[in-house]
Amino acid sequence: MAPPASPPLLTHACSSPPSILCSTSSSSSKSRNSYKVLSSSFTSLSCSTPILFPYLQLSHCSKPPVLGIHGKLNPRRRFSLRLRPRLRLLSSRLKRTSLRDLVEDLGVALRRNSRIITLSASMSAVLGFCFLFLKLTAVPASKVVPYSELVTELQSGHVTAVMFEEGSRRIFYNTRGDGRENGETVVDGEALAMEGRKEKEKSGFVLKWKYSTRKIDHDENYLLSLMREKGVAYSSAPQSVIMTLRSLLITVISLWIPLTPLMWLLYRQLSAANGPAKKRRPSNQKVRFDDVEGVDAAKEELMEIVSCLQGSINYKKLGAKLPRGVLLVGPPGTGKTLLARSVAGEAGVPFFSVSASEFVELFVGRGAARIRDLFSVAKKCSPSIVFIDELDAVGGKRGRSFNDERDQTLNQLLTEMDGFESDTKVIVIAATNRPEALDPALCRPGRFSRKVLVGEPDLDGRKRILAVHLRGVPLEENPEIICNLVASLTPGFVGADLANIVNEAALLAARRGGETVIREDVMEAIERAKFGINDRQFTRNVVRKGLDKLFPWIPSLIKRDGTTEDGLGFLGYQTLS
Ligand SMILES: Nc1ncnc2c1ncn2[C@@H]1O[C@H](COP(=O)(O)OP(=O)(O)OP(=O)(O)O)[C@@H](O)[C@H]1O
Repeated sequence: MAPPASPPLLTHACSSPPSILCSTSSSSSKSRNSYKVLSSSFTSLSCSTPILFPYLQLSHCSKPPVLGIHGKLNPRRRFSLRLRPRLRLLSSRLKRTSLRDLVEDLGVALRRNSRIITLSASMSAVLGFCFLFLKLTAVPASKVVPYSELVTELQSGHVTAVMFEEGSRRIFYNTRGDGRENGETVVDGEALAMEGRKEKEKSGFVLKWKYSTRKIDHDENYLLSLMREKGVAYSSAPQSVIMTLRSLLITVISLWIPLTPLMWLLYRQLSAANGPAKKRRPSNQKVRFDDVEGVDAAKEELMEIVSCLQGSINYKKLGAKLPRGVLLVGPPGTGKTLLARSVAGEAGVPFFSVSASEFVELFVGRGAARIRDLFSVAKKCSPSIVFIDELDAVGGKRGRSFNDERDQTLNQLLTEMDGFESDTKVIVIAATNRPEALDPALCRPGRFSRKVLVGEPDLDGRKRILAVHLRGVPLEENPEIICNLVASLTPGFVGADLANIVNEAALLAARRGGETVIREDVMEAIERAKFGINDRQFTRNVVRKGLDKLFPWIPSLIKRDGTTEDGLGFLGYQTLS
């Protein structure tokens, strides 16, 4: 017999690397075909320069290579648990961590989660106690039989004693043959009790009644007459206290276990609303009027309120009242929130800032309770300012939907704003982008009587807003020149957009590794703000440049006006001009 040929060494004679055919098709026939091509191409390879595929390990492999996912060649993977390196890693980790560290970590974790641990421990204790109680009071249950069997046994005279359980429909009974299995003749309840005692010795419990069945309505008279006729001893007894407790416990547990997730959700909702972490605390604002620019009219209106709060305008002398609410209306990003903050910062009073969506709750009455809570704290800290952002979330017209909770929240807000006494210095500032969606009751005099429009800034406004945001940014050029340049290029931009441009320019400069922000950074930031990131403008020039690179012979065919020698456009279309 010829000796077996040694497996061919995988070599390659061509200058280019061997192309491995991949089959991405899921069809088995296709992958089988590609597998054939692969194996044939691999076996037929023979060349002078060997190219070894260490990752394939094919040179010593007599078996065909295995196709993996996407038809790529994979090494044949041997299943191994790699236990040795894993154990080595585990032992090295165990060596690094000392027992003391472990104990300390455990202590920290216990301290951190003390509430959860206490709760789980008490829950486990209660459940354990219930389980123990059920286990201790468990008695072997009587065999449940149909009612007809009781009647048959009575008629045949086998029944020795019957007991009616009070307060339930159950009937227990014993029959004459019950004791015969043990070689005794049990003829009555007492004998059966004796047998029960024996069983107790065996199992620890007394089985007093062997059979039980459910009573059938309106059949009691027949049953009683049958028992009297056959001379059967019958009685009635209340359910034992332990059994009553047992059934009560089982009912409670079987009800509460499915209800626990719901109760947990409810608890979380309520605790989120009432928890001490959520208690309102005023914040001290550092924003000043100097930080808000381009909204002069709105600023003036609010400055007056600040003067009233500080007492520099004696409005009471002329019988005037402090406005209770100021509604800031305007497009997004124009600085409404910033203005409200600056009012608090200037007046130096506690500032309570909330978003109206915080009052949107799942449970009816929770949103109203939160409003009540907020205003009671604000009144305690008076003089103070309450700022409600996005007022339309709760201040929408009432009766438009079936959302009773939202209507109740709004009613509470209206009541709270009415309830300020004339000398309570609590001012409610609200902001909205959709004043038309608000309930008319909110905007009536006495509530949000003052409506301040915070509009888009004009050229001068944009310059001043830019100056505010460029304050802390190192610029290569004069900030004024940059402000003028950017403001002229950004008509329709609001304060938030301008703040974003400045920030983007600084980020671009940082990416470049520059020390200062240069004009190019600012221009690119404007481009990004206007057209988005990487949004290249496909102008005619850009297209032409791209085509020039790809097809250098095209320009010779195209005239300056973009038409070809034969009057066609450079892509072969006839131009209409
Ligand atoms: N007039 C402005 N002067 C200076 N900075 C401004 C001005 N307007 C907006 N900004 C900048 O834009 C950011 C966002 O503004 P703000 O949150 O006050 O807008 P808004 O009108 O309340 O928007 P929204 O209606 O979406 O809540 C501010 O933190 C500030 O940096």
